[in-house]
Amino acid sequence: MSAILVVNSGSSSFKYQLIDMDTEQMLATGLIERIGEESGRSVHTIPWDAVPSVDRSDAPQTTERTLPIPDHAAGFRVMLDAFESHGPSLARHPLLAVGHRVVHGGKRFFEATLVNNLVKINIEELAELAPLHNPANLQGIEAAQKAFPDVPHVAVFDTAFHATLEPAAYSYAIDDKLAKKHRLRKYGFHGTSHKFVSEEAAAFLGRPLEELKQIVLHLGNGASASAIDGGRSVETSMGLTPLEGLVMGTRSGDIDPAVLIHLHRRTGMGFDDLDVLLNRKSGLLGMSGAGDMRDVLERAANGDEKATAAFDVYTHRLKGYIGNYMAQLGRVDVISFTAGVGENAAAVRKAALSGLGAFGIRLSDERNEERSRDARLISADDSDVAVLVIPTNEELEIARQTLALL
Ligand SMILES: Nc1ncnc2c1ncn2[C@@H]1O[C@H](COP(=O)(O)OP(=O)(O)O)[C@@H](O)[C@H]1O
Ligand SMILES: CC(=O)OP(=O)(O)O
Ligand SMILES: [Mg+2]
Repeated sequence: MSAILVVNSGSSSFKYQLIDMDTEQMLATGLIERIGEESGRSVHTIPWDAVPSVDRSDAPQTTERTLPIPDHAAGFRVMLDAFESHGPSLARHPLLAVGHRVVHGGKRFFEATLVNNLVKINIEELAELAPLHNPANLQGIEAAQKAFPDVPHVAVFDTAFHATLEPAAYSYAIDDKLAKKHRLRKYGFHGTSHKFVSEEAAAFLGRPLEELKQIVLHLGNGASASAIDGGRSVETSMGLTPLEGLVMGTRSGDIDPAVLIHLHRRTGMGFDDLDVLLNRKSGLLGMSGAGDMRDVLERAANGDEKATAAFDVYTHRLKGYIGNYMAQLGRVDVISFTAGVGENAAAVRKAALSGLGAFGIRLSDERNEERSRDARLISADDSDVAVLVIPTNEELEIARQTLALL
């Protein structure tokens, strides 16, 4: 058997999956979080269907540990310990490669790339444009290279899928020379997810990808929308950095840039303060005090007005992007919701699509409220547009692209 380990590093956490590439069966998945805090946490899960039935009685499905995890290298050791103590044994599943999610590939990387020193320098340079993400991605790569020095490491970029945007979609209406000199343009992110989900949606509908006009709404901690025509990304809501577009957990999304100038002049806030304000203290968190959509929904249900306002801004913005992308595509066949909020928050889906009957979009309340981990249709039978919930699997897509490169 030949397995690929996929690593998705965040600023204070990382997620991993071990995937058997003969069957695409996930053999283990885990999360190492609160890296650098007083106490960190690790969760290691082996799905039942990956355990031979004779071993099931003594194979604990999920194991959790609480311990200080000072940095990503320490986190890596915690992951290796989990494989050693709870399986599956990495000796029995020798690694073909390690696939890494890297958020910003700039204009250098439009496809999966074998990691070498030059690639690492480029990823580091691009950290300027993705300060929450690229440094963590690089730490993950270095820790993994130390642990697995003899296997190839492959970087799969969030920006790659959006390389098909036309100039009219990716250009900012600013001084052309400045834009060229500083490579200022829309790059777009979550591409691995937008690609995976759009392909799953076509498969779910049993229709060729080439003939579908799709809108994909990736609503996680970071959130982005994309318009996909025949499998090619033609518009997306994130920009030069993962700050533009939709309202997110802690990021503002779209805002009049003059707000920054005004705040600077009025309060003396500097650029670092403004960066922190927009990337870490805005969005749902800034508006309501809670950055997690579950908390926002709970507070709103208990009559908290700020939480209700945050929910309204979030879903109003989302609806605006849906309308925008319907116009850009000229028609839409399928709208897919994905990631933590998109897959789980029925209230968000309902609010974002409310009142769109005249455009052929009709949700079935009953289907929308159903709880399931599977891909499913949530539009009504008389809806012209198919509305789907499609669980994303960035790790599997990264593993596929890693394998394809080898
Ligand atoms: N049952 C749920 N209802 C509403 N929101 C949820 C639910 N489960 C998870 N979420 C939201 O999903 C978001 C995280 O999504 P996820 O895709 O895991 O993010 P990321 O991969 O960017 O860390 C959080 O804001 C969380 O509140
Ligand atoms: C690009 C981005 O915003 O990623 P995430 O949603 O993982 O923060
Ligand atoms: Mg995510």
